[in-house]
Amino acid sequence: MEQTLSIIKPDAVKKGVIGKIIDRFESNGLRIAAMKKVQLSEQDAAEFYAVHKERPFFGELVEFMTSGPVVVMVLEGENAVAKNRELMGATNPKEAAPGTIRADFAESIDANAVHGSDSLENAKIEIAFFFAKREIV
Ligand SMILES: Nc1ncnc2c1ncn2[C@@H]1O[C@H](COP(=O)(O)OP(=O)(O)OP(=O)(O)O)[C@@H](O)[C@H]1O
Repeated sequence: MEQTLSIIKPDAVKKGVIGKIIDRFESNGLRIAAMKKVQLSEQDAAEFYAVHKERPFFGELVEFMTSGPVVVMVLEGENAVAKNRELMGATNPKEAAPGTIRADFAESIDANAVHGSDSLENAKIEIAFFFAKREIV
């Protein structure tokens, strides 16, 4: 079964909507195969988002992702990568379709509530970044 990585970002954790976001996944056929709450260091965030190193918002992104704890999960289900992206909605919450996680819980393009792997290949890399094999059950 396909797996993808999801992160509930610091803005959503601070708002107290962890449970509401997890409910979207579980109600839509995505099972939680692994989960933990972590405080990312600057080094963690920079390494995780290394693909965005040259983007103008990289510094802000690292600062934001380390501004408080995050909840990291492995979601499993049919077409999990695409399904999760669909449930999340567009990167900019103002452009996110009604009923998506970002439309309902995100404030802005930087504080946008959730991250989801954008391809199966990246999902594998991102899952291995956070979880040991024995933690995924
Ligand atoms: N213009 C911007 N200003 C500030 N932050 C941005 C901007 N564009 C993107 N970001 C941040 O960088 C993250 C990664 O950007 P990307 O374009 O890969 O979006 P995404 O794939 O929808 O998001 P994610 O990788 O978090 O799932 C976004 O989720 C957002 O938090």
